Amino acid sequence: MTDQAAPAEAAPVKLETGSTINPKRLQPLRKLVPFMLRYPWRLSGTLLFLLVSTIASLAIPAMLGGVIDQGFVAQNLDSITRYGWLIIGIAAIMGAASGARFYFISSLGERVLADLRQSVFAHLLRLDARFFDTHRVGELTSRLNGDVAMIRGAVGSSFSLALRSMVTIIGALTMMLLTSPVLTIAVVVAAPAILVPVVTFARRLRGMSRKTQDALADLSAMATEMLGATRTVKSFTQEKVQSELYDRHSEESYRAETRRLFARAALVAMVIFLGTAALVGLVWWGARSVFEGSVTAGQLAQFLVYALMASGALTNVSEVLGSLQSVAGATERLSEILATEPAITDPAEAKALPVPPLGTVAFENVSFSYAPGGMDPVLSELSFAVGAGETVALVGASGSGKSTILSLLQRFYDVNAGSIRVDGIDIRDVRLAELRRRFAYVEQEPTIFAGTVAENIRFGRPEATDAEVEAAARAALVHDFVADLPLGYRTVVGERGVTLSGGQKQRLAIARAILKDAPILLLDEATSALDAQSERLVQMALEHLMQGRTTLVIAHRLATIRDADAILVLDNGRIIDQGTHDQLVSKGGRYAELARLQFRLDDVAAR
Ligand SMILES: Nc1ncnc2c1ncn2[C@@H]1O[C@H](COP(=O)(O)OP(=O)(O)OP(=O)(O)O)[C@@H](O)[C@H]1O
Repeated sequence: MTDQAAPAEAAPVKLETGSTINPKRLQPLRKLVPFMLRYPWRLSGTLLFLLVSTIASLAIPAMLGGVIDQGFVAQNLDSITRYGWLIIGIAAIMGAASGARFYFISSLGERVLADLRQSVFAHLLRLDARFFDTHRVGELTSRLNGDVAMIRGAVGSSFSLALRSMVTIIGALTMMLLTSPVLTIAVVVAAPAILVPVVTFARRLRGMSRKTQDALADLSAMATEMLGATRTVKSFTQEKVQSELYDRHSEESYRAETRRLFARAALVAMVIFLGTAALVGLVWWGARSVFEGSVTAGQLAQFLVYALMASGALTNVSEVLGSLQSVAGATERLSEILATEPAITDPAEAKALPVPPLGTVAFENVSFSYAPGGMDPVLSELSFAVGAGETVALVGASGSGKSTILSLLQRFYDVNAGSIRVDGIDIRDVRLAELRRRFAYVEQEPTIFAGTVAENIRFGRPEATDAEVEAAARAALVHDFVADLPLGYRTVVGERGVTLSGGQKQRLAIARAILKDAPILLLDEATSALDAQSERLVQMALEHLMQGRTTLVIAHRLATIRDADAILVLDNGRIIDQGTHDQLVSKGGRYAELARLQFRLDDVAAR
């Protein structure tokens, strides 16, 4: 195929509001079509009622022409009565069809919105850790809310209005042509005389409107930042300076807005003047045609109404196409998410993990890098094995790769080389859900969800009974504390609920892990110091949790280290030493130094 044979690029269509509509930029809207096609009834209802209501609205001016010619001019009251009834009948059809169209399109919009929101959310949750490493959560939630809401507006109103206006324009122009071809040509030739100045002016207005919006965004960004840091502002006694700065921004925004308002007022004046002048011209031209006998008075009246309908619809289309363009942007962003495939998926042919579980873990020559292509390896040829029921502690300086080991084990990322086995099976051969069911993960800073205490404990096992929840809470030593809360296990915690202390959060997370009852425990001990009482409670809760389970723990507590069957000392993604605490201490070297710094050995020795 030669270049010339390629389809020519559609030229941008310029519209009277001054926006430049490039049809290519509206293409992403096509992605919404499959969502709409899922509901063929609502879609066909919308199209049917759209057609009926538009045809009915186009019929009324023709009736009006009849009333004038056959009623007023012919002085025939019967004819006026007949037309009157006809118009009432058409109005009834138009009303019913418009109502039905509104209902069908709005409910279709809501349906598409809900489906889209649900599929984007479900899809986001399926995406792998690497995706979340490279996308800001704020941006994703704004897509989920803002972009989806924008699309709702499109399907529910903009789409409908654009469609209705386009059908109206075609219908009204056809009726104009049928009524008087000469007057129609006159209108089409004269239209640019009004459109060109309005378009030029409106485009300038649009530029100004963007400026005022930017000024407003600056203002609100500044307010958000300062109000979020009132303590810092007060502490540095910056109240006056900052409010003066705010005033300056605010004044700028005010001035930009006034300039825009002035221009808008001028535009309105221009539109009113040019529009009325054009109408007068049209009436004059029309009246001449009536006197000449080329059209009747009724036809002129009917023509004028069609011309008004067409110009109204043209204005609507231009406005709506502008907003559809931003909707196309929103659709594109959402379809990007939907098109992103998770890199970590279930194997095509999954192997089953042994039942009952053994609880063994083995890393064999594992190398891993967060960067693409194995650059800057975080783990290098790492090998170790954890036997059933053993506790292995991972220690090492910050950034040595301890958390990465726990992430790889849960297959949040895939290794670059080597393999990881759980119960003797390579984790890449196991279904993700089955693999992850084998682990109970207690994070360093556990996530407490906005919900009740019971819901938080049940997170990994929603079907657990109240008695099981309570038993887990007792084992994690949170029961007494929960019992003192105003609504017990039904007390709402987390965001906008009761605030929990660090130790309480950890024990709640331990209760959650106990209830999950997984054979392998992955523990990232908190580094933040708890008070002695809280620390003791957490320690006891952990002992309950670790009983009979294989445990891999990123250790920050001396007690954990002492009780571990083996300690792996990591440095720069390699195991530089391993053994029990006593063995490693007596050896001296890196571990002894690390232990002294990290586990407050001196404190303990001094006690
Ligand atoms: N999601 C990520 N994307 C890119 N690099 C990461 C990511 N997570 C960790 N790293 C890098 O990998 C290295 C190892 O990090 P890791 O969190 O495993 O260390 P750590 O030993 O657990 O440290 P800490 O004790 O401070 O938690 C660090 O250099 C860190 O910057």
